[in-house]
Amino acid sequence: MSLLSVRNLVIDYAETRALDGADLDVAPGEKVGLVGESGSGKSTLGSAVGRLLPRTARRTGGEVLVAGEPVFDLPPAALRRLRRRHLGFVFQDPIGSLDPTMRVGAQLRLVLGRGADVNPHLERVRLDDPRVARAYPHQLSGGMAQRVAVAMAMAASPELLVADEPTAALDSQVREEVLNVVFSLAADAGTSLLWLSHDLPAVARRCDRVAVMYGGRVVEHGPAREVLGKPGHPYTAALAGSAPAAAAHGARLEPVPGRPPVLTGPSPGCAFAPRCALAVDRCHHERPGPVRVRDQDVLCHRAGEVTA
Ligand SMILES: Nc1ncnc2c1ncn2[C@@H]1O[C@H](COP(=O)(O)OP(=O)(O)OP(=O)(O)O)[C@@H](O)[C@H]1O
Repeated sequence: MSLLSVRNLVIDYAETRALDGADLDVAPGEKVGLVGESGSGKSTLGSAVGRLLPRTARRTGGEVLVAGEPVFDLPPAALRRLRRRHLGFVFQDPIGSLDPTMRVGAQLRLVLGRGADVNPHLERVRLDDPRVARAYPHQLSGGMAQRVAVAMAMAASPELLVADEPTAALDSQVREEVLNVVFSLAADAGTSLLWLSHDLPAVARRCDRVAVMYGGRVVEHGPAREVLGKPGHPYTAALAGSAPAAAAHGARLEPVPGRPPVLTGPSPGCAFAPRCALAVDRCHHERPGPVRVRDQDVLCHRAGEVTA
C-alpha cells in the first residue's frame, strides 16, 4: 500500500500550468528522489503533498492521497491533523524557515509541547552544544539552522518527510553532513523520504527509487540506480549524461540544448518532443501513456529505445 499516492495531478498558477498530470507513489519506509531541471514542477509537487501551495495555485484535476486520505478534499481541521500525524517538511532556506524572533529551544517546544526536553532532539541532529537551544536563528550557521529545521520536522516522527532541496544553500562539506543526518534519522524512525534534488549521483547513492520530472509530469519512475544508470526515457538519458561531476557539486543541471517548456495548458503531446533526438511525428501531438521498461515506468512513445 502506498503511503503517498499522487494521481494525475494538475496544478495551475494563473496562466502557468506547473503540473500537467503528475503521478507518484511512495511506499512506507521508501526513500524517493525527485529530480528534473528547474521549472519541471518538483517544488509544486512537493508542496502539494501537504496542500502547502501558494494562494495563487489552483488544483485543476487529480488528487493526492496521504495514508489513503484525499489531501485536497479535507476540511481545515482534518488537514491540520493529517499534516501533524503523517507529514514533515524541510525547505531550501534554513534560516528563513525558522522564526527569527524565537530562540531555537522555544521553537522546538512549539512542536514537542511545553516543558519538553529539547536536548535529545538537538543531539539527534548532531547539535550537542547546549548553547544552540538558547540561540536565535540568525546566530546559527546555515548548516546548523538546517539541522534545527530537520529536528523540528522529525520531532513527531512523521511517516513521510518532504525535503525540498534542503542543502541547496549550503556548501559541499556541510551538505553531506546535513544529508547524513536526514537519511539516518529517517532510517531510524522508518520515515519515508521524498527528496527534491538536483544532485543525481547523490540520489543514485542514497535513494531506493527516483522519479524524474519534465514539463509537470513524472516521465520516468523506478529503482534509482537502474533509472539513472540505464534510462528508459530520452529525457532521463540527457539529464543523467549531463556533467555528472558538476552535478555532484550541486551545480544546476543544463542537460540538453534548448529550454524546458513553460506550459499554459495541457501539453498536446510529449513536452520533451521539441528537444528530443528520438522524436517522431506522434510525439508532438499524442500524449504518451505509461510504458513498462525493465523495472521502470516511462512516459514515452519510444520508451526503451534509448541507447547510451
Ligand atoms: N508562485 C508561483 N507563481 C507562478 N508560477 C509559479 C510559481 N511557482 C512556480 N511557478 C511556475 O510553475 C512551474 C513549476 O515550478 P516549480 O517551482 O514547481 O519547479 P521546480 O522543478 O521546483 O524548479 P526549481 O528546481 O527551480 O525549484 C514553473 O514554470 C514555474 O515558473
